[in-house]
Amino acid sequence: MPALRLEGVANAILGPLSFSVAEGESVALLGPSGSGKSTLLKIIAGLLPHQGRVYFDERDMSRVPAHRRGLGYMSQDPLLFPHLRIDTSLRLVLLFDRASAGQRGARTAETLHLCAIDHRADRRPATLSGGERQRAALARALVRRPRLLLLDEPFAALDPPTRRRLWDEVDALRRRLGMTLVLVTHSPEEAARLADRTMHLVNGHLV
Ligand SMILES: Nc1ncnc2c1ncn2[C@@H]1O[C@H](COP(=O)(O)OP(=O)(O)OP(=O)(O)O)[C@@H](O)[C@H]1O
Repeated sequence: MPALRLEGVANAILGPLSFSVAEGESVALLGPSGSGKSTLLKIIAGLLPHQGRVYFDERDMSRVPAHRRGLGYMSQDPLLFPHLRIDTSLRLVLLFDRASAGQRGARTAETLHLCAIDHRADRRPATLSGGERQRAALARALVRRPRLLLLDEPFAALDPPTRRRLWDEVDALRRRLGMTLVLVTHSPEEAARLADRTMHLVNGHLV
């Protein structure tokens, strides 16, 4: 049973697209700027209206709102709650998942450490650098240990050593937890490092 399946998904920019991603598989989405990669990720996340169907584990999610899809999503502009500390943002995700206070604290600390942003836990997003904000947003996408993880150019603002270290961390975590990953990237090296398979989007169509 595929972890993710799209059937005739289309909007003004995309498709119709039909494809499956197996449980635990990692897929990189490549393609020129403006080809619809971010749009496709937003549709899977439940953030854009569309035609066709999106299934998680063969369950039709098309009418399920984003916050009830249980996935991890990091957008291209790493949006974080502007008025909240970074650690509070992560705890809030776990509160939606009804985790206990103890679990919320422990999981938040562990994930901030994993993404090398624990030293900024008490900051608000506006006071972080672009790369720090990206690591904080990645931590927020990972904190619930989602079965399906959607990442939109998650490492673009990082220096090469940090990027390579985070590739290793994310890849290890994904394999350990059996997460399914859809990753948008412009880097063939990143795709080769993190993905089992690549898909190319051109003008809203898979080629
Ligand atoms: N809110 C919007 N309203 C109108 N058009 C939009 C909107 N968002 C995106 N588009 C258009 O949809 C197309 C696909 O955009 P999308 O962001 O999905 O591309 P992308 O492949 O992720 O590009 P990049 O690699 O530059 O991030 C573009 O032509 C863009 O201008």
